[in-house]
Amino acid sequence: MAATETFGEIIDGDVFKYYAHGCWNKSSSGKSVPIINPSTRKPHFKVQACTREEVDSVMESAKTAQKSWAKTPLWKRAELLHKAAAILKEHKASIAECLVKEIAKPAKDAVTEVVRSGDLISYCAEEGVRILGEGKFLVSDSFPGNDRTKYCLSSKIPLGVVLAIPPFNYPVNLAVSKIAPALISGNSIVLKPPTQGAVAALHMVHCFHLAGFPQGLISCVTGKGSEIGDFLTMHPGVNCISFTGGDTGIAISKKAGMVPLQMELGGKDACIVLEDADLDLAAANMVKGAFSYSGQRCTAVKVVLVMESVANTLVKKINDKVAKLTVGPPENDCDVTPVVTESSANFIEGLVMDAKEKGATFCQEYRREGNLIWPLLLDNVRPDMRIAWEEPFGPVLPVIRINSVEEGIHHCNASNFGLQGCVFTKDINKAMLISDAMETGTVQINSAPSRGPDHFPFQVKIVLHLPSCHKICVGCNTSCRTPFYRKQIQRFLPIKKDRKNSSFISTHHHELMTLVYIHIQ
Ligand SMILES: NC(=O)C1=CN([C@@H]2O[C@H](COP(=O)(O)OP(=O)(O)OC[C@H]3O[C@@H](n4cnc5c(N)ncnc54)[C@H](OP(=O)(O)O)[C@@H]3O)[C@@H](O)[C@H]2O)C=CC1
Ligand SMILES: O=C(O)[C@H](O)COP(=O)(O)O
Repeated sequence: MAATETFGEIIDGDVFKYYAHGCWNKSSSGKSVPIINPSTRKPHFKVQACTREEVDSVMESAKTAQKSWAKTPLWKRAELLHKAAAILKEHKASIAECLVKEIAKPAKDAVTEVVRSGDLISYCAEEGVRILGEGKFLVSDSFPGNDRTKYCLSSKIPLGVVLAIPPFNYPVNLAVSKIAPALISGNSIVLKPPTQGAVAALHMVHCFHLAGFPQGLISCVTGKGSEIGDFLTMHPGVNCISFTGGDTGIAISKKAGMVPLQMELGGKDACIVLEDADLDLAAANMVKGAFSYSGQRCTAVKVVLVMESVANTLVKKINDKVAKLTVGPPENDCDVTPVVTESSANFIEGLVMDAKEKGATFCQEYRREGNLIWPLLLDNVRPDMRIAWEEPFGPVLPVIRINSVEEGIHHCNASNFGLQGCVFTKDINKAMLISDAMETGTVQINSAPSRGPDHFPFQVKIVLHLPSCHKICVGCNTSCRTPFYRKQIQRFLPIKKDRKNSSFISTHHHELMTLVYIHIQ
């Protein structure tokens, strides 16, 4: 059991409690939800199955607590966040242990997730005091037909109760990336953690509890998304939903009603490799990008589009590196570990078998034991194969051979998941033109897709990787392509293509605070 002395109060017998009204509680349902260890496929932890009445009560507390929190001085809010960050980092080992057991995250990566989360909390606190400390002053005569007869003062105000729903693959980091910006800007938080990853999230919430946040401001309700999810997302007490995950996000957007939505959904991150690319660099990035955490990252490389003339060489280089990957339990810090659930492994297998039937070239023999799938490179993948379009969220990398750059761009843009993409070439002019043509939230030049560092905007950017390892981030999400505007449009117009450019629905985490303005005249 992961509960050390510090975390003793968060567990009752063998069931972890849920967090509400500033303390740890048992659900009146008397029911629990098992969390299956992906490696052993046996129940490892249990969490409370919260009831609707408990959700109602949490929403009520969150509403009350938010009112006074919004009046708490910014510097005090920041101080508490810094404290929570320090406590979280102090307990990185216990929390990482949960991640290893619940989601089979390799041990080192699990520690990194916690540390990175602590840093992100502190960063949000620091940024928050600056961004929220500023307002705007407008005069009326800058608009045609007006004299200087009106003044407008605007500042940012909180939304109210933010419902945060992160996915299993970063249950701590993608929770704090919602919690910290929401709290610094004066909102309260109701967290519904993913079932796989819930115990790590509860430990993280305890760090906020220990930091001394006011009662009711932060709550964490547990239970299966399929059971309490709709009740939460359609709850009238919710003023904003910040969601990261898969298709569930689309369903939520149709049900949620008139609340701002912050959606980070799937990705079929395409990697275009040109003839002049540094193929060693490309291969190294493909392997890291596609197989780290067994491909269970929204930013994992999910399809390689390589020019035919260099395809054989690139495939060989990738294969040589795949052969060196370690496969096994997360405790041993293996590169490839069991995928999160049996159904996930079955889904991945379905994609692999479809590719086999349709004639893809298997560079390795397909091998699976339980939830553990060995890394697999599929060459000569064609557009009629499911793997060309669907997101395996597993250690399988399809390679499509292309005869022109346009063909690669066309495939990338025809995808429903335009989260990130990358291009490998030594020609910076071509790189910029291709980046511009790729309809993805982010394009990395000469590097695999990735989210971090966590203060970079997560969309509408080009990240240029210089040979000296410097990174340059070009662009930011203040343009009219930002989800802030798109989201407004999506709230009132029919969505034409549900999943097209799903990343554009996503937003830079810190923008949560800029959604509402008040105008005093
Ligand atoms: N764009 C981005 O930034 C990222 C996107 N992702 C995407 O997430 C997916 C993998 O994550 P995964 O956790 O499997 O995604 P899911 O969409 O299955 O689940 C995400 C969260 O939604 C909850 N949930 C399930 N049903 C409902 C419901 N009806 N109402 C409300 N919440 C519900 C889940 O809870 P429970 O676990 O209890 O079912 C979980 O907390 C991939 O598609 C990946 O690309 C992942 C990371 C980042
Ligand atoms: O959840 C994900 O998959 C992430 O947002 C990707 O983050 P990473 O690129 O840092 O792994």
